[in-house]
Amino acid sequence: MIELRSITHAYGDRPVLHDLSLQLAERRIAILGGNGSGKSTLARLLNGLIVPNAGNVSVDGLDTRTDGRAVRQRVGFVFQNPDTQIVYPTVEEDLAFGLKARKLPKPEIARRVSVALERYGLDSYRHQPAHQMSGGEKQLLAIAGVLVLEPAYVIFDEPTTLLDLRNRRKVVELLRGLPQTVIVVTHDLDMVMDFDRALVLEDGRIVADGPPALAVPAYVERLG
Ligand SMILES: Nc1ncnc2c1ncn2[C@@H]1O[C@H](COP(=O)(O)OP(=O)(O)OP(=O)(O)O)[C@@H](O)[C@H]1O
Repeated sequence: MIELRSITHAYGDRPVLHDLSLQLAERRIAILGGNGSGKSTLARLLNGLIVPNAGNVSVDGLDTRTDGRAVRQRVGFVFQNPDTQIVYPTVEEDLAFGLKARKLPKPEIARRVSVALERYGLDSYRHQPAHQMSGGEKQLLAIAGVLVLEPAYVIFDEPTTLLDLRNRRKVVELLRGLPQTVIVVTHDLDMVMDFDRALVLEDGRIVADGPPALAVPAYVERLG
């Protein structure tokens, strides 16, 4: 479980999150809210990319402030822009990169890369330079690059924003099939209607929290 205790966060003198306390245990959780409401900041706190000014975030009892490395191994993070995430020239090398960094045995790396290439429909791109892929293909590669590390939790920051309808559907189905706890920051309300829980942020405060059937209409109403 991911737990936030009395989190407050500011960038310089601009407060962004105000005294948030949450327990995140459901399998699929959406984080909704208007632009600038603090969604990405909240998401980044969950795997220790950002450490809060005050309060604590823990993942299965590991504190992001003191056990950042162990937390990041447990919590994968998929950035909105796949170019932030893709590091290696070819698709195959990119998928192997994180596994090599974890010093997994070579046969295990080869096995996981092959499974990922097939599972995420990237097999025909295996030897292709990643920078030549389309935005949607890169997004799938970036997602695959995180999932190949088999994190227990996966955070997605606006995973469908850059995608056309077909790739959006692919990502939606991929998310649906993941066994992990998945936390998704998004403006794509349709995608989250079958999630277990939706949190709505407004000016750094939670203003709705519950099943999407209740939280999403509350959000739409507040947006006016
Ligand atoms: N690194 C930073 N330095 C200074 N201010 C920042 C930084 N990151 C975010 N902010 C500010 O904090 C506020 C919340 O930003 P955040 O990215 O968390 O919002 P968001 O809800 O994800 O927005 P969006 O839907 O537009 O992506 C915004 O006013 C933003 O300008």
